[in-house]
Amino acid sequence: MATATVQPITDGSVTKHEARSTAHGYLQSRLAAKDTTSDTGFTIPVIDLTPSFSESLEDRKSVAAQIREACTTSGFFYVTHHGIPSSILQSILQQAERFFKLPLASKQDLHIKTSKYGYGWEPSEYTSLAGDLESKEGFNFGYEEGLDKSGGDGKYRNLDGSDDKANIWPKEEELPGFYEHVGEYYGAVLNLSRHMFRLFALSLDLPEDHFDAMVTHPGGIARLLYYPPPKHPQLTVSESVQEKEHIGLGAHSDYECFTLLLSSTTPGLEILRPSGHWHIATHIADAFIVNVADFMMRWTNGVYKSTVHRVVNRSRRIRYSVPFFFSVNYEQVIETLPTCLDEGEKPRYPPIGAGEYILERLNATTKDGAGFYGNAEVFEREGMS
Ligand SMILES: O=C(O)CCC(=O)C(=O)O
Ligand SMILES: [Fe+2]
Repeated sequence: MATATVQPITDGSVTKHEARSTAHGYLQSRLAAKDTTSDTGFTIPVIDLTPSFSESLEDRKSVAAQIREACTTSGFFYVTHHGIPSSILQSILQQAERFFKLPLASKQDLHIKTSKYGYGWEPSEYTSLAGDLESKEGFNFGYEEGLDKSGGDGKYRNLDGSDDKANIWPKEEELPGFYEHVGEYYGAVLNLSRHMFRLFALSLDLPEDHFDAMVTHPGGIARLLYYPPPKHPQLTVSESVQEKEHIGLGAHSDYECFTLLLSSTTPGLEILRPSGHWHIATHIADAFIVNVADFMMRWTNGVYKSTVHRVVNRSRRIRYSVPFFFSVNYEQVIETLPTCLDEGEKPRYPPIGAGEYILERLNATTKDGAGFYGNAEVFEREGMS
C-alpha cells in the first residue's frame, strides 16, 4: 500500500488545504478509474442488526465482521431490524413532503444564506458537489441538545467551535408538529449511530467502547432532500446535463464517519463501482443504506472505503430522502487508528480536527469555495435567488 509522508499541522490553513485537496484528488481519481479488474462481485450486502442487540459479545462480533467485510469492499451496506419503528421512518418522509410544499416565501425566510454552516432551506443549484447543476432542494440542520434523547453533556459546539444556536426551524404555526417529528427521527438515528459506532469499534479490533467518549455531543448533520423528476425524461443523463437538465446530486463521497440514508421508494441513488459503472441501489423497505464517509476512511488509513455516489432521479415521481451524516464531537482530533497500520506502515493522512475538516468540505460546495456567506454575496450580485 502506498504511503505518504505525514505533514505537520502548523496552523489551520495547512489543515484546510489538506482537507480540500485530498478530497478533490480522491473524487477525481475515483471518477477517472476505469479499472476493469472485474467487479462483477460488487454487492451492497444486507446486514440484519438483530444479533447486534444481543447480550452475547460473540453475536455482536458476528455483525461487526459483516460490517468490516462491507466497509473494506463496496463501502456500502443496508441495515435491517435496526430497532427504529417504521412509523418514525414514514413520518420523517411525510415531514419532508410537508416542508417542500411550503410556499416559496416561507422557505425563503429559512434561506441557507443566513447560516455560515449551510443550515436552513437550500434552493436547487445553490451548492454543487462536482460542478453540476443540481436539481435537489434541501433542508439542513445539525445537532442540538433538544434533539438528543440522552440530553447531551452540554458541551456541543458548532463546526467552527462557536456556541450560538445554529439551526433554522420553520415556525410552529406554519408547520405544526414538524419540530417534534423531526426530533423524534433525529433522536432515533442518533442513538442508532452511537450503537453502530460500537459495532464499528469491534469491526476494527478495538474495544467496543472505544468511540463512546467521542460521541457524547457529536456532529450529526441531517438533510431533508427533494428531487424533482427530470423535466425531459427522454434525455440520457449526459444529454440532460448538457441541456442544463439537472442531475439530482453530483458525484461525491460523504465527509463524516458514516451516513445513514433513508429514502422514499423512488430510486435514484447510484454507487460508483471500481469499473466505473454506476450501480443503481435498490430500495429496501424500512432499511437504511449505510456508507463509510471520508473521515472514517482517513481514520482507518484507507482500509475502510468511502465510495463515490450520486443521485439521478430517472423516474416520473418525486424522490425524498433523509441522509444523516454522523461524525464525532467536533473538537475531536483524529489520528490514524493503530489497528489500521501494519508493522512499520506510516499514516497516509495527517491528524485533523473533525469540525474543521467538515466545515472546510462544506465550504468547498459553495461558489469558488467562498463559504455560505460568500455564496450569498455572489448570488445576490448575479441576481439569482
Ligand atoms: O438522496 C440520496 O439518496 C443520497 C444523498 C447523498 O448522497 C448525500 O446527501 O450525501
Ligand atoms: Fe452522499
